[in-house]
Amino acid sequence: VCSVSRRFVNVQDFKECAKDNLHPHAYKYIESVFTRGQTHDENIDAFKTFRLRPRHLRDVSHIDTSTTVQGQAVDIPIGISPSAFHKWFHPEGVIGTASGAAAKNALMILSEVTGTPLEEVDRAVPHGHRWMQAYMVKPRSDMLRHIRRVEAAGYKAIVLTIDEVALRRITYSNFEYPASFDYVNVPRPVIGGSVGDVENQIDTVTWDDVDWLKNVTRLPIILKGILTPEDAELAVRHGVDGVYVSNHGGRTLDGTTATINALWDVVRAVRGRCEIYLDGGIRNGRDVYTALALGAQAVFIGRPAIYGLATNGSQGVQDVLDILTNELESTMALTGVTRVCDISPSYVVKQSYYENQFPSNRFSAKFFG
Ligand SMILES: Cc1cc2nc3c(=O)[nH]c(=O)nc-3n(C[C@H](O)[C@H](O)[C@H](O)COP(=O)(O)O)c2cc1C
Ligand SMILES: CCCCCCC(=O)C(=O)O
Repeated sequence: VCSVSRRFVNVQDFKECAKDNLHPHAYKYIESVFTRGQTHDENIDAFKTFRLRPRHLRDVSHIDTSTTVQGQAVDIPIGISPSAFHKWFHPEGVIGTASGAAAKNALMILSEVTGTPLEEVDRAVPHGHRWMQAYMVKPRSDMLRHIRRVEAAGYKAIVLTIDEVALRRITYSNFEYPASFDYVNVPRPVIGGSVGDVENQIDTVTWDDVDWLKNVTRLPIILKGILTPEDAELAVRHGVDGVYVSNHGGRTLDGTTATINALWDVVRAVRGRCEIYLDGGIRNGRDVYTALALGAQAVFIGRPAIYGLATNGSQGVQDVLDILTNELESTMALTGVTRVCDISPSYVVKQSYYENQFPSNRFSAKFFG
């Protein structure tokens, strides 16, 4: 079992500790990907194809990582993606994750597939910024009752997951879900149920449902799982408040592009008409910086937050956020940017840009060879 007294310097350290601490089934579930896992790997690797363009000789003695998300002030542009079964990873469960996020004044999205009632999370961590993730459930009367519950508990936005249509991806990797779990935050709660009890509730979701949601609640609606400029344009036309670029960490459809590669097209389609967020493959502060430079208002972390939780509960989540924040601050200072809103596309470029600048091999052989 991993010792929390050892020194943790990056997200990978937390991943290794989480692996040591967790039951193999739980770790396998966290790491699971759809089919070959190409999208999962590319989410991480694509960040490495960008290069920074530092600007020097500026006063960077004070770095400010604060920003706003849907009008809420947060200290860092890094939030926690919704993820399921936190009680399986640490006894503190989602309350640990929520208090780790709140300690950093960061945003957390609570997954519907969690074992602590959403009201209890709010009572235990009243000062946290929280949005609620939701799947579309039919009949709509059940969905409406659920939305009212989320509103009453003070959640500040609904994040509709759109990339798990009728859970068509259930055949991904051979892991096992917990045999019995209290699914207390789904529209039709099930105590001591199996995952099938939840899968049965999740319906296919259409633009018509998005219109319906926009009509029945004043909470901002954010669509999680957008990957194309076409859907981003439609999202804006349907009045959504946020477009969340995500491929579910490569756990749903394998073969889509990395989220960081999809971001720029989405940003150009949205043209500032709503906020854009991104998750998938963020493993250090430079990745955060790259996504912000390309137009994300904030980024979210899925597995890294779970590694923190599994390592040391709430403190582990806070530590992961601290490491990412320190790395972001250093990247900002060393590229000459002091505020999050000033991180612009001019600070990043694809590595291929530099390769294209060089003379051809024949030319270089002649002159430098
Ligand atoms: C263990 C696990 C459980 C997840 N559960 C949910 C969920 O309940 N709802 C959801 O919308 N996304 C879920 N996701 C996807 C994350 O919200 C997020 O999109 C993804 O993890 C981001 O990629 P990253 O892990 O590389 O940061 C889950 C991801 C993981 C790893
Ligand atoms: C319907 C229960 C399945 C939980 C799925 C959680 C999830 O999205 C994941 O990626 O895992």
